[in-house]
Amino acid sequence: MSRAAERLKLLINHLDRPPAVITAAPTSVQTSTYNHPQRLRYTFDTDLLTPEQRLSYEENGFILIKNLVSEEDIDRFRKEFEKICRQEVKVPGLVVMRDLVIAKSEFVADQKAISKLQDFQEDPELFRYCSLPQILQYVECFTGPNIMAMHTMLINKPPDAGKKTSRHPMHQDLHYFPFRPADRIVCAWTAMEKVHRQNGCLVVLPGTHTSTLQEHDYPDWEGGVNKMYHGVRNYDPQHPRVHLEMEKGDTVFFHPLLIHGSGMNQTQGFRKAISCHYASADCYYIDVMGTTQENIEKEVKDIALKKYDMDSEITFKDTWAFRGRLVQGERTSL
Ligand SMILES: CC(C)CC(=O)SCCNC(=O)CCNC(=O)[C@H](O)C(C)(C)COP(=O)(O)OP(=O)(O)OC[C@H]1O[C@@H](n2cnc3c(N)ncnc32)[C@H](O)[C@@H]1OP(=O)(O)O
Ligand SMILES: Nc1ncnc2c1ncn2[C@@H]1O[C@H](COP(=O)(O)OP(=O)(O)OP(=O)(O)O)[C@@H](O)[C@H]1O
Ligand SMILES: O=C(O)CCC(=O)C(=O)O
Ligand SMILES: [Fe+2]
Ligand SMILES: [Mg+2]
Repeated sequence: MSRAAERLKLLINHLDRPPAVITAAPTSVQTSTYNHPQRLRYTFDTDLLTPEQRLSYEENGFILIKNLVSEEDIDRFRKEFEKICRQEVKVPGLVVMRDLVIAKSEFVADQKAISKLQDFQEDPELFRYCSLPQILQYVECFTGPNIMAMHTMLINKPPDAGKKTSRHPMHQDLHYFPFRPADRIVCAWTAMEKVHRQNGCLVVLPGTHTSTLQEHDYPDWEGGVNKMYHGVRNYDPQHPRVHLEMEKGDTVFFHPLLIHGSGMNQTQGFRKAISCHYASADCYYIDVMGTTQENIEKEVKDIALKKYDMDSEITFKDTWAFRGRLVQGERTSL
């Protein structure tokens, strides 16, 4: 047994909790390439994570790696974002979101009006983020070797206009995804500048990744809620929270069932982050009919019908299969 494996065994024996339940998955999804002790359900041993880091992800559902993306790379992403805002480049399939307050006002939209870009997989410069080797090395610990980049975002959280619409309600990202298993999906989220409580850093509820997918809906907020910003319906404000304050280049990897959100941006600056949701290419699509995800499926379909100008045959699954891009290994299923 290697030193790391020995250390891991020791640490596991000191945990005062029952072993995690291993959920059954189709055999195609079980990855036997790595050392995968039965008690560790969420991570693989690729010789990258220390035993402590693995156990921390197993218990908390997230892991923060400091200084993972270089200043140069982040400055390049920022420049590309600004070009997109100035409409100097046109990116097929890109979704440009404006904050509710701006979208519904007379305010003449300039580049500062953009609160989020989604689906930048056709922009080579931004998509470079999703293929950074140091990110993929970590991603592999959660997904295994065949890796798809399924969902991309650059979030430009605006200064709050006074209605608290810059908040992102507490949610589980899995609500948006019609593929499984959840444990083979991970989000990488990199701070493009210092993020802290004042400008609306991520807020996570540690350990909630061990729960199931909850019902989501629009929270009942006085100032309104941005399109598709669903929140966990019975959000418990008493659950212990962690505010993830991060420096430029720091990256958090988190499980798609981890309940998280972000607070109001109370500064005058735009808080920027870039992120990608990865999944094992061995994952499989599910039909969400009759599940709690039916409400989001309907909203996505309505928007996709307009965006792609296609007939009503488009499925929730199709909207994901179009956008997914292989970044490592083989495109086996998704
Ligand atoms: C894990 C991950 C997926 C979690 C998340 O990211 S949760 C958030 C997911 N968000 C999304 O997928 C993006 C959703 N947004 C979009 O697709 C777009 O921004 C749209 C809402 C369709 C707006 O597109 P756009 O090209 O700006 O179209 P229009 O200017 O013609 O606006 C169409 C109608 O939408 C309204 N609108 C635009 N932005 C927002 C907003 N932020 N909140 C609420 N309503 C909004 C706009 O006022 C207009 O409404 P009407 O004038 O038709 O009543
Ligand atoms: N009723 C609610 N339902 C769902 N999510 C909520 C609700 N109220 C607050 N949140 C979420 O809780 C998180 C923290 O929000 P908020 O900015 O209010 O507090 P904070 O940043 O933790 O504390 P403070 O602003 O006092 O420093 C955000 O993700 C926010 O969207
Ligand atoms: O950057 C943020 O505010 C978090 C966004 C988020 O959690 C999401 O879009 O799923
Ligand atoms: Fe999220
Ligand atoms: Mg706050």
